[in-house]
Amino acid sequence: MKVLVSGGGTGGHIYPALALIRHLEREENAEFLYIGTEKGLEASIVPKAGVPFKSVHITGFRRKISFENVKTIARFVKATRTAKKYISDFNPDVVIGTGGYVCGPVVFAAARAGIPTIVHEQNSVPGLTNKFLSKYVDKVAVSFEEAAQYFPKDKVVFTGNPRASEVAEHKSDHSSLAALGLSENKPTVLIVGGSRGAKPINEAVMAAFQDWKEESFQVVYVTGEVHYEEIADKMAGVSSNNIKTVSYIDDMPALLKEVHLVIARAGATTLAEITALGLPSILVPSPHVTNNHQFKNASALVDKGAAILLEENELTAELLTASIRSGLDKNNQIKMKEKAFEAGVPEAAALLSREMKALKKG
Ligand SMILES: CC(=O)N[C@H]1[C@@H](OP(=O)(O)OP(=O)(O)OC[C@H]2O[C@@H](n3ccc(=O)[nH]c3=O)[C@H](O)[C@@H]2O)O[C@H](CO)[C@@H](O)[C@@H]1O
Repeated sequence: MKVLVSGGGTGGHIYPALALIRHLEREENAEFLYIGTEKGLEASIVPKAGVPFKSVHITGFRRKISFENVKTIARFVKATRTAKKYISDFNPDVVIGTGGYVCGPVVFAAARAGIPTIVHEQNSVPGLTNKFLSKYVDKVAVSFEEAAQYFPKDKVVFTGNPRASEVAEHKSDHSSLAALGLSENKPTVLIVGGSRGAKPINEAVMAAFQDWKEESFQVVYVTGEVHYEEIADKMAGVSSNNIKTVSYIDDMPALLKEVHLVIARAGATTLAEITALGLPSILVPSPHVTNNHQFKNASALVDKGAAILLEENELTAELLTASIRSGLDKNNQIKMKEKAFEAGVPEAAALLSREMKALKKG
């Protein structure tokens, strides 16, 4: 089977695509082409993963009326033409878009060319691109039941997020904490602000970390690439052997198997990962995303008792430390683990691959 994949901008759209590719590779002799933009994270992550990569130039629409939108329309038309050429050269059996504006022209061009198409929506409230594409594609795969209402009824299928399968199936040698210079026996908290880092979470950690020296827990703190230098400067000279600060984690599935609590934004792919493993979490949704979708993603877990919600505007050092203690509390751990696990969809990759194969045959 020849599969063309498109999606990107941030990790939340890229890792599900790569997880699906790895799953399909194991199932059969498949061939892949990935189309992204030069500027998105996919331009470095995808080639590193050994997947053939091509790019188109496209930007996202602004919600407010602006001249930039006129330029975006022109870019869309040009990117559709470029995508059409890639599609006719590669001749895929099926095309999948995993979100982010890059998949707009790519999936649109494929649908117009009569190739079977599917989009994968990770969030509980869909983004603009997937909503637009849902008119043209054959199927829409959703990861939250709540997302189904926004798409044509006859096209929606529930699959979950394939990154959940990758994380659940990952064979860990339990060496991530040791490689970071941390103990393998202490309660461990991972703090991560999505694939690009989150300033408000970083600020709260900066205000709190000196108080953590006497705590029994240890922390893996991921700042995000763009914030790392500034934070490393601020932390320099403060000795603490129970916090390890890094800019990015390349092998997140391996690390997740060794932590006990995750403090994170409520990006949908992060949530798919932590629920696949039944990991307790404290979620700080970003209020700066389309339709407040991270709050709705988080609520789906918080309402089930699988996670604790911390709103960005109430985030202080004291509350962060208190939430960590509460998240690591034995009884809370047992309850949250069970509920998180119930919300997970570790079979997602197989469900999505089945939909794609059915499209190919149809
Ligand atoms: C600001 C914004 O628009 N964020 C969106 C973006 O978030 P973002 O890209 O941050 O997405 P997620 O939190 O869903 O996923 C992050 C992914 O990056 C990986 N990772 C992260 C940090 C790291 O050091 N190493 C690493 O590998 C995680 O394991 C995960 O696979 O896409 C998500 C999925 O559509 C949306 O829900 C988010 O709202």
